[in-house]
Amino acid sequence: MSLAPDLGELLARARADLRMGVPVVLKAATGGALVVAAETVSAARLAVLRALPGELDLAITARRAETLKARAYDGDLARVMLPGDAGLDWVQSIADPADDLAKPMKGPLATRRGGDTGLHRLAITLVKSARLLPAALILPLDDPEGFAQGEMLTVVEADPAGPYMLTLARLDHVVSAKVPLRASQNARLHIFRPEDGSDEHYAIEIGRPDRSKPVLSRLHSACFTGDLLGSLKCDCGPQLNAALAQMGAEGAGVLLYLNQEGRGIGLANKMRAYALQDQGFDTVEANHRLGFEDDERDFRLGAEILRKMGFGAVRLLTNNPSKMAMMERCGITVAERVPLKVGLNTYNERYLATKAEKSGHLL
Ligand SMILES: Nc1nc2c(ncn2[C@@H]2O[C@H](COP(=O)(O)OP(=O)(O)OP(=O)(O)O)[C@@H](O)[C@H]2O)c(=O)[nH]1
Ligand SMILES: [Zn+2]
Repeated sequence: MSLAPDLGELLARARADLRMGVPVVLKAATGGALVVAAETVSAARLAVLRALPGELDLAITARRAETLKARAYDGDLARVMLPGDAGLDWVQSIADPADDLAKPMKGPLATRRGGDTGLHRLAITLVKSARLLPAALILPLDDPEGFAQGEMLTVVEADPAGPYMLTLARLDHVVSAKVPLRASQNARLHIFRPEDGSDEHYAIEIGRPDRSKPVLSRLHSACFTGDLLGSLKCDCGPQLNAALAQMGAEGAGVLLYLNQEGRGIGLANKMRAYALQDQGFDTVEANHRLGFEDDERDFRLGAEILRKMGFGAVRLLTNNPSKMAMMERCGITVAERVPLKVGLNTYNERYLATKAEKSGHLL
């Protein structure tokens, strides 16, 4: 046993580096690549990258490429070649759709075809998991380890990192304690901590639900604006309160509060999506223009927490049929769907209609 960080710990380090604008090194079977997030790279570091030998590309998702009218030859991603005079403004304008409408002429963008794209795909997965815009500058390296050592950069082994990032990290139950709530004085808050250094998730247990029967349950995704600020743009706050109230009234239930803000894209990106909605795009279009899928949440998390708490079956408070399907796929029986229709107002009418039309939510 050594004291050195393992793969999961190195990936957590890499996420922290990328959030600060520090490059990380991906090491492949032969060669490797230098990666830095388009959102956080500084002008000074970009200038250093540009001076290094090799072809510097900006990897973006096919979703973002579609908006930019750039050819995506690599399926789910595109490798945009940097024009000779491209500076930080150019990089940011490709990554960030904020000014797409104000300055529509970015192209024509030349994209690369052929060759291996495994490291580009991993780079996008990494910046997404760091809750940054899904765009990364990437430069091939012949001697990744030597380069990383010289610059004191984090090195991640690419081959095992891909599959590792697809598996759900182990969750540890850290602690629980009583927290009397307005909805029920008999409530207990549990804290779950993923082993991979990502965000903690919470479970609020109301009463002492019978583990042998389907439990009244809600998988609530964090919404800072709706849950805490009382934003009228969504229905999250009223849904949270109504779910707890129903569990209080029945005397038993479990509400999972999953830190998957903005359907998994993070609060900063959700605010970018809101800014695009102010320009007239709907909630799904806004996610796509940013380069994300409609829903980037990992529902295996919720299933795993329920299992850890001893629950195998739920009466699920939701209007989202794909949430039920996901639970079933993850081995949790959904004995019943309990509708949760609260909080409709003039500001969220269109949002809820879009979710019904495009994401299959039940009205
Ligand atoms: N990306 C993005 N996320 C949003 C937006 N509005 C709300 N959210 C997030 O969406 C999540 C809630 O998901 P919803 O789609 O409202 O509901 P659901 O969880 O799929 O389904 P229900 O169980 O019926 O509530 C929270 O994480 C919110 O932060 C938006 O316009 N864009
Ligand atoms: Zn919300």
